[in-house]
Amino acid sequence: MTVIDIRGLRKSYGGRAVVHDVEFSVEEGEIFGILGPNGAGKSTSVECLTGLRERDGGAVKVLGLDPARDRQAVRERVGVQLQESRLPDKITVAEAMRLYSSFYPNPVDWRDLVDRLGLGDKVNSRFGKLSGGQKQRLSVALALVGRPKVAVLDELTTGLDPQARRDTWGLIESIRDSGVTLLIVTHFMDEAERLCDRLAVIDAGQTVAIDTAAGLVRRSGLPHRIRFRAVGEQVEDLVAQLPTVSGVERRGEHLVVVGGEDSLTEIYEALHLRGVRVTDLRVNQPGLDDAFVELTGADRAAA
Ligand SMILES: Nc1ncnc2c1ncn2[C@@H]1O[C@H](COP(=O)(O)OP(=O)(O)OP(=O)(O)O)[C@@H](O)[C@H]1O
Repeated sequence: MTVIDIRGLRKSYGGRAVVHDVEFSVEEGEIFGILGPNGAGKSTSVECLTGLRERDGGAVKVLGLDPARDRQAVRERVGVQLQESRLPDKITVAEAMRLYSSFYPNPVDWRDLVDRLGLGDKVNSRFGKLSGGQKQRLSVALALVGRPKVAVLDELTTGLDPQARRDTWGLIESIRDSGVTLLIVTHFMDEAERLCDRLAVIDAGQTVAIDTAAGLVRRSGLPHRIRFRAVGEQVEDLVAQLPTVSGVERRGEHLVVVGGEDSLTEIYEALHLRGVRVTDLRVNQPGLDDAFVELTGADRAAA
């Protein structure tokens, strides 16, 4: 079942179009990621789909509802953790949880939730005294207290230390396992790769690609570099003739090959058939960060 469906989303601020063709759809039970450079329009898109901002155009459906028309119903069903927490410093964890619980018709037991999020011993602490990681976890708790079917988490792990980030990833997976569909905005490629079933890449106000992390890397068409030692006659020519190999260079006893994702298998099989041993093998394959730069032209913009 499709729980979020966005087509041709448009939004301008003061006559400047910052979102002009965002589209993606999210299926029930997915962890769906949104990637994009700063200012690409990710938060604006997310705010339009949660009913926090009014769109100028396009079609948006969340759980079959239109957030512009059915604002209250969307708010009751969609948990939102926004980039910056807007809680006053003096409010305690318990007070914040009680306040947010009162916004929803059927909230979960907030004490259980706070325990699950590792904040059980912080219920009487003031927001201003919590660490960055604790504030993040509280904002996730606030997004989940209304028993949402969909949770939207914007830059969930920004500012967290590596261990806290990993703990948060585990938490997100357990939230998904409890039946919540998750939409995550992130700048972290490792987070996107590890957590997200699929990703939309948004650049300059439009969706430029939707795929799995591996699919985005594949479609970027970036070369794989394979370096190895292979001693034997005509090894170089043999490797150069393989279908997916686009370049071969000899460096002493080593060959450096540029090719596609199947080149390694082709090289290995071809040389093995001729009894040539491949040793000292190193493979440098493109990652999601390379694909991201290629898809968004972030390298061209910086040049
Ligand atoms: N309320 C606003 N009024 C005017 N311009 C805005 C407003 N909110 C955002 N913008 C502008 O719209 C553009 C898109 O902003 P948005 O926050 O949606 O991008 P983003 O992809 O989430 O960026 P980041 O990764 O930096 O959070 C930016 O140029 C931003 O300056």
